[in-house]
Amino acid sequence: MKMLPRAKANALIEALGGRSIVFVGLMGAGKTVIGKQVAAMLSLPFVDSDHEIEAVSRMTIPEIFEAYGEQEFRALEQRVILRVLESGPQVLSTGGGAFINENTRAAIIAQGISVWLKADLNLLMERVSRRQNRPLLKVADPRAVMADLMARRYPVYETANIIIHSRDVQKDVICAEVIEEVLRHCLSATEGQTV
Ligand SMILES: Nc1ncnc2c1ncn2[C@@H]1O[C@H](COP(=O)(O)OP(=O)(O)O)[C@@H](O)[C@H]1O
Ligand SMILES: O=C(O)C1=C[C@@H](OP(=O)(O)O)[C@@H](O)[C@H](O)C1
Ligand SMILES: [Mg+2]
Repeated sequence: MKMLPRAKANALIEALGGRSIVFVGLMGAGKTVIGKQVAAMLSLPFVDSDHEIEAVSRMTIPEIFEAYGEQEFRALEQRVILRVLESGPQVLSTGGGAFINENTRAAIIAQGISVWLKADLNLLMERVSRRQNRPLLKVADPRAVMADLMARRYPVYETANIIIHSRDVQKDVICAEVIEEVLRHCLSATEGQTV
């Protein structure tokens, strides 16, 4: 992991105020691994909403889908994310459907800087094929499901504050781009404000 100069990390944390850096995007885009590394580079706390949901429910994500269904999962996800967002600054990686839920999205917009990790279909499919922990893809044709989710979710992900092209390069490269863009966004967002 490439270290970030302390002064730069501090400048970004100050510019965040109490807000969180929130990763959104489809399954396999890299939200969990990139979020974790960005948090480490900034010495900020890291929360992954799926991990948090698993901890509070003492069940895995597939078990929750199996036992209660997607709707209940979304309600739980919303509760967890709203609570987590109260304690920024931090890095929060969400599950792919979180930003699609209107209430969850409103909270992210109000209390976070949203970063869409955008990747192409081939890369997403290659990455999700490594683990069998995504219930929405436990179907005969997961590629078709992913393509359908792309069509339906992209118009929503597009409303994120920042878009980063997640591609087949080292994580360090993606993390450095995220940090640059978040800093740029925060500084430009404060420009023109009356003090
Ligand atoms: N830039 C990258 N280079 C190499 N592997 C990556 C990169 N980004 C993500 N991955 C891998 O892709 C898989 C999915 O990443 P993950 O963070 O779980 O995605 P998400 O949380 O968006 O579903 C993991 O195996 C992860 O290690
Ligand atoms: O896209 C989705 O609806 C989901 C994405 C998953 O998280 P990742 O995006 O981290 O894989 C997880 O929250 C759940 O399986 C549902
Ligand atoms: Mg994840």
